[in-house]
Formats: sequence, structure tokens, C-alpha cells
Amino acid sequence: MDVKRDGGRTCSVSSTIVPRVPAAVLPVCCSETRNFAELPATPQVETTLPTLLDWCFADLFVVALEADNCQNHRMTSLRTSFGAILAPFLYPSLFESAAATATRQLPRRPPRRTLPFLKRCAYSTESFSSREELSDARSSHLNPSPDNYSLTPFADRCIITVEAGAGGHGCVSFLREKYIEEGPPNGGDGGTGGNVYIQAIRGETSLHKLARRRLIKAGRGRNGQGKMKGGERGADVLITVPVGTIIREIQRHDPVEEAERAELDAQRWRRRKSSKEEVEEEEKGTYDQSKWLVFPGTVPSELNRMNFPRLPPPRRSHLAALQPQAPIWLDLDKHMETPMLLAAGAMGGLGNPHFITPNQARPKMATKGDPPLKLSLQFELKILADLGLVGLPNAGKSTLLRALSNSKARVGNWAFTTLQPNVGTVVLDNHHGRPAVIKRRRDGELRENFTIADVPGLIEDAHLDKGLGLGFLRHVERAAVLAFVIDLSAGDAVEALKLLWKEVSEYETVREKEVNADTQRRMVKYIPPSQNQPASISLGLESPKFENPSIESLPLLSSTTISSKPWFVVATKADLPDTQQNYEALQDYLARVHAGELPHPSKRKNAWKYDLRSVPVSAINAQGVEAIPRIVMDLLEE
Ligand SMILES: Nc1nc2c(ncn2[C@@H]2O[C@H](COP(=O)(O)OP(=O)(O)OP(=O)(O)O)[C@@H](O)[C@H]2O)c(=O)[nH]1
Ligand SMILES: [Mg+2]
Repeated sequence: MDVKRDGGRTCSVSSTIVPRVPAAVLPVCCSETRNFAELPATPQVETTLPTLLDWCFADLFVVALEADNCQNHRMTSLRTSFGAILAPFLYPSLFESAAATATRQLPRRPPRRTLPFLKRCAYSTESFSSREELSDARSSHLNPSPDNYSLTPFADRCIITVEAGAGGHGCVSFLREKYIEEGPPNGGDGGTGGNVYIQAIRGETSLHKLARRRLIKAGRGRNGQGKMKGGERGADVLITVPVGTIIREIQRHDPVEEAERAELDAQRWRRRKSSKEEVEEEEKGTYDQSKWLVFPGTVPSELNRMNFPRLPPPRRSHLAALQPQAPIWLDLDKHMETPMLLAAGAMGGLGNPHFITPNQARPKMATKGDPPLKLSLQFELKILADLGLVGLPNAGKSTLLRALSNSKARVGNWAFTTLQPNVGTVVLDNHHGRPAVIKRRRDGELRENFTIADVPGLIEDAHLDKGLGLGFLRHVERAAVLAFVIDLSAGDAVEALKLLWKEVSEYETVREKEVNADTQRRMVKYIPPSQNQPASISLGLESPKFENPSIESLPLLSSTTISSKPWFVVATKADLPDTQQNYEALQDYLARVHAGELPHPSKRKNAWKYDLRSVPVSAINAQGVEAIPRIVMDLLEE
């Protein structure tokens, strides 16, 4: 163990050997009763553990713990450095005796579970007047009762029908003025329907608001009016989704596309007509109630005599060019500053002035607004957290999340306490303006925080959809770094790690198959000549069509596979007795995997094993967790 002294003012102890002593006591004692001058005089001395413990435990507890209002700067610096390293679990026997001594000597002090001076990330000390209060607050925060949690509504999948606004109808109207008995037509066009936009924004964390709605419909355009007044546009709709949402099209009903197809068929049909009369006959339109509006009060006999022109060709609004190509496949993995058009509103109908012909100066018909584009979309949220926690049920993932962030995830001593993912944010500067870890993002921006996703526990055969694990593994699939949370008190840690990797690796295989199937789906498709055509036409020579030759982008090949992500192990419950050997075995295993002596637990070839680290923590006491932000920051850069 190295004891470093810096001019007798500050002191730090660094060691891989962690003494089993009440961490609250040790540094405080040192600073209060014995000046640092009493530490061995050489700047860096090798000192034996018993020596240090003797020195610390001589008779110093009472004084130290009573000194609650101590402002000693040295003590503060000591707190941090000792607090960061003292994880009293590797020497249970020493701890037993030390703790017993401490308990004997402390006068009338209720036993405390947590250590008062240990700093926990993102946990402000300012709101607590005394250290005891702070200790109690931390204790209840990290070891809460099962009903002390906040449950935010959460949904990560939903299927929704999105409908753009229908067009408003055109108007049949004539000018009416004094002395003008039969004025010219002046019916306005119908308004265009509202558009549906989508935007991924950072603040959202769940799709539950969308899931409740089922149908999202933009406003219908208003009908045109007399005096050439065009109808008002329909109201637009904006769908906001969390960053990390994937949108897939399941079904589409595009009336304009159908009309275009019908129009194309009709054109071909006309081209083949032999006699001119037949073509002329065809040029004349017929009354179709779903397409035409006639002047109010027109009786059926009059309707029969009316000459309806051919319907105008199908139209799309100019905005439709900005719509994503069909079939929609969007991966909104970045915050969007501006919304993106999902479905453009339908065009409004035409007013009666559009149908003036030399033979018909006062047309008594207008067209109805176009029906809207309807899309059935599947939304899937894959949380984009920086760190994903993977662990067996009851391993202590949620407690770890609470220890690192201000999350109020549910904690309970039974499996499957967590039923939905929780995302916590670790503020690196601890809200004090001084960054605990200074790291920059790739774009040069200072990294002030990182996010952690705690997902329900995995069980054996989770990849066969047992338990809750598989459904939620997609949330860690997108995490930049993975933390495998292993309970040291629950049997062989190495076996637990292998089991977790097996499930993760199986899930990866399932995902790869999905991607391959998707690639197949997006291959160029041969479409035989339209089946709607009359038999006589389809017999003719028709050039085959190829649908979507290059419109659709292929699935993201750049997304890193799970096994190639950087990972580390968080060994929890290290405060419990008899966990030391288990941890040592785990460390040994990781070292051998790193050295290439043992295969990677995922059994995959290009799996990441460059800097395999393990952190022993006691999340319930917030011990050892300080090392995690640093490791995550290092690995995020990989
Ligand atoms: N002694 C000790 N107990 C711990 C520690 N961390 C968690 N626990 C306890 O372990 C139990 C399970 O903790 P959780 O955080 O709910 O575990 P989990 O992995 O989130 O469990 P699931 O959500 O069911 O997957 C709780 O009773 C915690 O108090 C620790 O470091 N030391
Ligand atoms: Mg949990």
C-alpha cells in the first residue's frame, strides 16, 4: 500500500488492497486527531496493512465522528480520496474486528448503514443540514422500501394509423348581382388537407402517448366557397417521438397512386381503341357520386342530361415530393431541429369554373376533395443510452442506477422488480461546476453527462423469449458501452458472466437474421404487367416493371454488433461476506480472456476484449461506484 504525503497538507492512499475498515472512520480519524505530519515522513512509503490499521484505530473514533462541523480542508480532500477506494469487502475478517471495535467505542450512536462522507455522483449534499440527515437520505435512496419508486408510463412499441388530411370539396357557385341574372361560375377550390410531420426530440423517453392514440389524423381542408374563395388548409399534425425511434411501414393506402394506376390503364385502353367514335365516347365522363358535386337542387332527370367531362388527372401537393419513399423505414437516432414530413395532405376539389367549355358556360359541377393517404406504421423505440446495464434478475442493477444517478427505479429483493427500462442521467460535474471527469465528445463538445439504461433482468434462455429479457435487450443493443452487472453473493460470478454473454450473443444472432431478412425484402422486385388490365391487353407485349430499384436504403451495416461494443463488469454486493474469492476468480478470468488464453464469453470472433475491467461495488452503500463514470468515459472514446 502506498501512502503519499504532500508537504504534510494533503494525503492520499492508493492501493489495490482495500482494508476492511469502516471507511467513514478511517480518514476522519486521521485528519482530526493526528496531523498528517504523523504519517510516515517519507513521501512514498511501503507500509504494512496492520501498521496502517493500528495507526488509524488507536483511539480515534469518537473524536472524529463527533466533529461533524469540521471544515478542515485536508479532511475534505482525504474524504474523497479514501472514499473512492475504500470498498471494505476484500478483508472480511479485518472488517469484523474493526467494525466491532468501532461499535464498542462509539457512544450512543445509532448504527448507520451507509457511510456519511462517501460522495455519490449527482447527489447534492447542500439540502441536508446535518450529516446524519444526509446519511439517512442516502440510505433510503439506495435501499428504499419496495413501494418507494416513481413509475413513469412507458411503451416501446406501438402500431398507429396515420392519416393525412383529406382535401376540401370544390364549390359550385355562380355570380349573383343586380341586373346579372345568370352570372358566370365563381366556385372556389377546396383547401388542401393537413400534413403529418414527425420529429424526434431529446426530452421524450417513451412512446406511451402515441400508443394510446391508435389513429392520428391531420385536419381536413375546408370546402371552397362562392366568389372564388378557396377553402382553408387543414390543420397539420406533429408527432413527436423519442430519439432512437424506428418507424416501419406496415400498410399503405394511397388513393392518388391508385388513381394514377387506373388512369394509366385507361390511357392504354384508349390507345388500343380502333374507332374514333369509341375514343370520343370514352372522353366523356360519367357521373360518379364519389367524385362529383352538383349544384344543389339538381334533379335526377337533369343529372342524366348533364355532360360531365372526364375527371381531371390525379394530383399531389407539391409537398408530397418531400415525403419519405415508400415503404417507409426511418431510424430517427438523432435529435431533429425541424420536423420531417411523413404524409402530405390530399388536394382539394376543383370549383365549377374549371369545367367551363365552349359548349357549357355555366357548369353545374365541381369535384370532391381527394381522399387522404393512410399509413399503418410500427413505432419501435430502442433507447439510445451511453451505458446499458445487463444482468440477471436481482443482481442489483436498479440499485446501481440509483447510486449513480438521481433515478427512482424500483428496488426489491425479488426477481423481476424492474418491468420496464429506466433511464438515468449521470451528471459528471456533480452539479458543482467542477467536472469530475473531463471528456469531450467526438464533435469537440464537452461531455457533461451520460445516460444509463437499466433493463429488466435476463434469465437463461431469454433469447427463446423466456422471462422479460429478450424484449428489452434491444434497448441495450444500441448502448455505446455495456456493463455486465454480476451479483458476487449469488454463486459463481464467471458462470453468471458467461450465461449473460450467451444470451446476448444469441440475441445478436436473432438480430442478424432479421437484418438479412430485411435485406432480402428490399431486393429489387419483379412485377408482372398489371393484373387489373383486361385480358386482351395483358396478352400484348408489356415490358416488365421493377419496383423500387434503388429507392430504399439498405439496413444500416455500420451499426456495431453487440459483441464488438466495449464492456466491463460491475461486481455488486461486494459488501456481503465471502465474496472476495468470487471476485478474484472473476478478475482472473477477465485477465485470461484479455490475454487470449480463454475465449471471449460470447464465443464470437471479433468480440471486444482490449481493456477488460471489473469494478467491485457495494451499490447499496454507494461504495466503489465512483470508478464507473471514469471507466465509461474511457470506454466511450473507444
Ligand atoms: N448487500 C447488498 N445488497 C444489494 C446491493 N445492491 C443491491 N442490493 C439488494 O439486492 C436486491 C435487488 O436489487 P435490485 O436493484 O432491485 O436488483 P435488480 O437487478 O434491479 O433486479 P431486477 O429488477 O429484478 O432485475 C435489493 O434488495 C437490493 O437492496 C449491494 O451492493 N449490496
Ligand atoms: Mg431492477
